[in-house]
Amino acid sequence: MNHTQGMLRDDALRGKTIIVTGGGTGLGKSMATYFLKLGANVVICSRRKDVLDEAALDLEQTTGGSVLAVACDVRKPEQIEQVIAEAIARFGAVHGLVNNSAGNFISPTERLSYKAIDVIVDIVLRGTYYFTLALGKYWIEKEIKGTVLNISTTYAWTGSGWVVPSAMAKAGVLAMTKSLAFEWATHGIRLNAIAPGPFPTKGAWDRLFPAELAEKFAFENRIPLKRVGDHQELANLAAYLMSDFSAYVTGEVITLDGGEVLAAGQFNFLNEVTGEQWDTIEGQIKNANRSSKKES
Ligand SMILES: CCCCCCC/C=C/C(=O)SCCNC(=O)CCNC(=O)[C@H](O)C(C)(C)COP(=O)(O)OP(=O)(O)OC[C@H]1O[C@@H](n2cnc3c(N)ncnc32)[C@H](O)[C@@H]1OP(=O)(O)O
Ligand SMILES: NC(=O)C1=CN([C@@H]2O[C@H](COP(=O)(O)OP(=O)(O)OC[C@H]3O[C@@H](n4cnc5c(N)ncnc54)[C@H](OP(=O)(O)O)[C@@H]3O)[C@@H](O)[C@H]2O)C=CC1
Repeated sequence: MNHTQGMLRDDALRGKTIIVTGGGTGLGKSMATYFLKLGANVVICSRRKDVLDEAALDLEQTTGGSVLAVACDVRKPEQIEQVIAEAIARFGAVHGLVNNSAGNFISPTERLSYKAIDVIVDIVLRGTYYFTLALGKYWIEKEIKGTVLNISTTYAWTGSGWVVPSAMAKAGVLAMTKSLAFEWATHGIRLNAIAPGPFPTKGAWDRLFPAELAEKFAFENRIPLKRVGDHQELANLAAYLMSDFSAYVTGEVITLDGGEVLAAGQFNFLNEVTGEQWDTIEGQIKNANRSSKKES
């Protein structure tokens, strides 16, 4: 057994229909793959229908599951309602939503136009609350105990320069996750979030980690566990949170980042100290202890 293997038992998601926004690429496609392997019906949606159709074919061929691909810009409520209507028409009901669609790019904030900020915030925050609201209304009316999983980031709470629109939007998504988890618990609706560290995808790497930077900053040096994430690791956690095995978990944000977010620890610079230096330091501290005992 290792971290690149599926974790849940066969059929863990059988009978569920799950919508994955941005499910035609990157992490969305990896989550969709594992949900299908576990027996779920999956609906993938995003703006580019050609990308979705190709992904749907590939997903069905590799998993044998049922996939519906619907073009949808998550900034448009009427398109979201169309996805939900088509999903219900095809599979009878919808039980889960993964808000995974995002837009992002690195830039000094003072270089951004108003539109550049709007485009990121609208995809990430507006898209997430539009989709969640549309499904929440349907679930409450039909008395379905639906589950929402939001894909966030660790800088939603640490903050981060050079991705300010994304940080603002992802922070709003976390506030919604916790707030609605309480409010809709009465309907049996659960909301959780995952904050991933670096998981290589073309979408993220092209816009956040272009070649110029990749040569200078290796993740292996920054991440305590010395590697990037494997997509199956994220899919495992996502499948658990979408399954009934996590029925008592709501309003939670789970970090999956090899310890990257812990880098702010005040004494973490001691990582550089060698064993020999520790011998000297230990001696110095013990001397200081002895001196203070004599003085007292
Ligand atoms: C590598 C480590 C990972 C660590 C964790 C990171 C956590 C988060 C990760 C992610 O979110 S990864 C997801 C990445 N995937 C995507 O972004 C996919 C979808 N994105 C897109 O389709 C596009 O990037 C976009 C967001 C829609 C922007 O594309 P485009 O420029 O074509 O859109 P427009 O609507 O035409 O323009 C909007 C506006 O933005 C300005 N702009 C675009 N790029 C830049 C830039 N690099 N610097 C400054 N401004 C930029 C563009 O000029 C437009 O503004 P105006 O000029 O019209 O005012
Ligand atoms: N990869 C990483 O290291 C990390 C990723 N994340 C998060 O993981 C998620 C997936 O990212 P990743 O797989 O890396 O990147 P991708 O670029 O592969 O995924 C983004 C998806 O969002 C879709 N999308 C963008 N705009 C819209 C829109 N207006 N309406 C509907 N769909 C849209 C894109 O499809 P289309 O262009 O067809 O619309 C694409 O499928 C994101 O939420 C991201 O913030 C968080 C931390 C780290």
